[in-house]
Amino acid sequence: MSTAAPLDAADPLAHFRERFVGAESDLVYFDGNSLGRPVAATAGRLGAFVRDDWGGRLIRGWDEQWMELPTRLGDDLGRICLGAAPGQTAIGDSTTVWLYKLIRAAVDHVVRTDPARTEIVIDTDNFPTDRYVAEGIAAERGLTLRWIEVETSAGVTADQLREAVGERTALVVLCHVAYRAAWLADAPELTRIAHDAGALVLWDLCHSAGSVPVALDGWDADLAVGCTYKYLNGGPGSPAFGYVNARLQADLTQPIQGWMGHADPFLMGPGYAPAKGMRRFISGTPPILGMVAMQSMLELVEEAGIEAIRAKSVALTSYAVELADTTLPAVTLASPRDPAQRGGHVTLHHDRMRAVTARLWERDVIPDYRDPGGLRIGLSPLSTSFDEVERGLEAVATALRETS
Ligand SMILES: Cc1ncc(COP(=O)(O)O)c(C=O)c1O
Ligand SMILES: Nc1ccccc1C(=O)C[C@H](N)C(=O)O
Repeated sequence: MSTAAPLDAADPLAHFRERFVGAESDLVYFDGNSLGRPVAATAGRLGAFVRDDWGGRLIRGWDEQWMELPTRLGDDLGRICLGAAPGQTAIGDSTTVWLYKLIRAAVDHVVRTDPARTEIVIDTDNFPTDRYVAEGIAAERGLTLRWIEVETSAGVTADQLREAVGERTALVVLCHVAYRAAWLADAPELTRIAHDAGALVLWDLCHSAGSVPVALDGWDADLAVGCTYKYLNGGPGSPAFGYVNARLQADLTQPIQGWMGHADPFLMGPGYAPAKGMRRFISGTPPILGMVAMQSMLELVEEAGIEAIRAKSVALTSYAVELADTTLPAVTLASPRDPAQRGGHVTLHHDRMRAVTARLWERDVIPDYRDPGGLRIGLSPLSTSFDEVERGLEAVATALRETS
């Protein structure tokens, strides 16, 4: 007998599912944490953009609305998902490029004021691009990386961070939700520890934006980055966001000083002078077309409310854990059991999960696989039903049996 049906019947957000493309099919989608489904309204919105905004307004569109879109949409994202007051968030570039710009800006500023601060603290299980960018900047600026060793099923604890930071720390780079295990960091506490040591902190919010409530201003975070193609459903390669706390903006010099971050881009003058506020962190022409789809999702997130989305996310991941416990005895949970310490996905470990994932994809059950042995079940709260979780985990049990 289905245990999902009563959960779907009682779910106050269940009706949002029909507002996504493909939700009516039998496909089980467990990868909204890599690429969210399109919102149904997006097709019409893209068509209208091509016809009316781009096709109708042509170059006038820049003056009329596109120049301001990166910061206007950034403010919307800040209000709806990030706990960020206006003027601190902008959209554009990729997460990787934002990481480069903000890490460089931060370490250059700290080293200018205190040359003894020559270390960037980062954990071994941080997302590859974060580690690679930090490594490159350390080489470029003659800095050292101080690594916090983290198990692939865990995240950075307060004690570990306390031990790693000190008088030499310039910047701490952390993920709010770990991409492998979904470990949810205690962001206010870790931010406080970094600040007590005199360091700045940058939060990567890729796996939390749109799924787990974030309070950047409340945490007193310094910097943050994140992508919009996961829980913000902006589409493949949609532009990322960057956040710089207002108290720091005037002190930071970003390394890719292009004309769109200039105080007066159309002056086209001989030298660079940064714009005031968040605008100075923009480099080149903003990817306007790439910002269309995420607007549909931001409207849904605002309508549902991020706290209600988190409540459903906790219910979905708890249900997946319960089903794994009862129906998959050979599998171990690689994510925290306590939902308060878990983000929006669940990772199940078994040595055969790579083969299991390949078999599931052939059957229209789409999780993803992350080494070592992790089947990642991403549960995008507004587009995933409990029934989908139940059918998906039944398919995992079958695939595990078949691959034995
Ligand atoms: C935590 C984290 N940081 C960064 C990225 C990727 O950055 P980019 O969008 O630049 O590929 C991802 C996912 O792709 C991620 O999960
Ligand atoms: N951007 C992508 C492009 C292709 C395939 C996956 C991704 C992901 O986003 C992976 C994700 N960041 C992860 O946590 O593994």
